[in-house]
Amino acid sequence: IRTSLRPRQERPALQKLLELLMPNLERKDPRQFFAWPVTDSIAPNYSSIITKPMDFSTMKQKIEDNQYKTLQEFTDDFVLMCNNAMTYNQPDTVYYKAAKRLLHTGLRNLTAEKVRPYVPTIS
Ligand SMILES: COc1ccc(Br)cc1-c1nc(N)nc2[nH]cnc12
Repeated sequence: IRTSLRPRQERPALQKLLELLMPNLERKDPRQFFAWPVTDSIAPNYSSIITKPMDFSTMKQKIEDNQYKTLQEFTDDFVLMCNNAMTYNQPDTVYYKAAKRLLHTGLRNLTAEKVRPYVPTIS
């Protein structure tokens, strides 16, 4: 039918968008350093140094629980996760380097034109 008559394409809810974005971000962490919470046995004193831990499994749970109301909140957790690794680990470690790379490549995805519409414009 004429496109002008077709009802406006239903925008997927933010939740569906985030579920679509997650695999793209997780693929950037092939060694799965960010798949699960960091434990003190893996990283000594981690829980006393990092006050707000974050990882992909927690982010996925928050998506399922519909806890993200904006793309910015989701992006903030992603940035927090990467910054935690760059806070606890020294710059010459694989973890620091993986986090730095994940942060930059991941942010490019999150700010790409195709997801911008979900960032409410300042009214
Ligand atoms: C879940 O974390 C890990 C899992 C397996 C292995 Br090997 C290392 C980590 C890990 N280790 C350190 N020091 N800092 C991190 N920041 C994010 N991951 C890590």
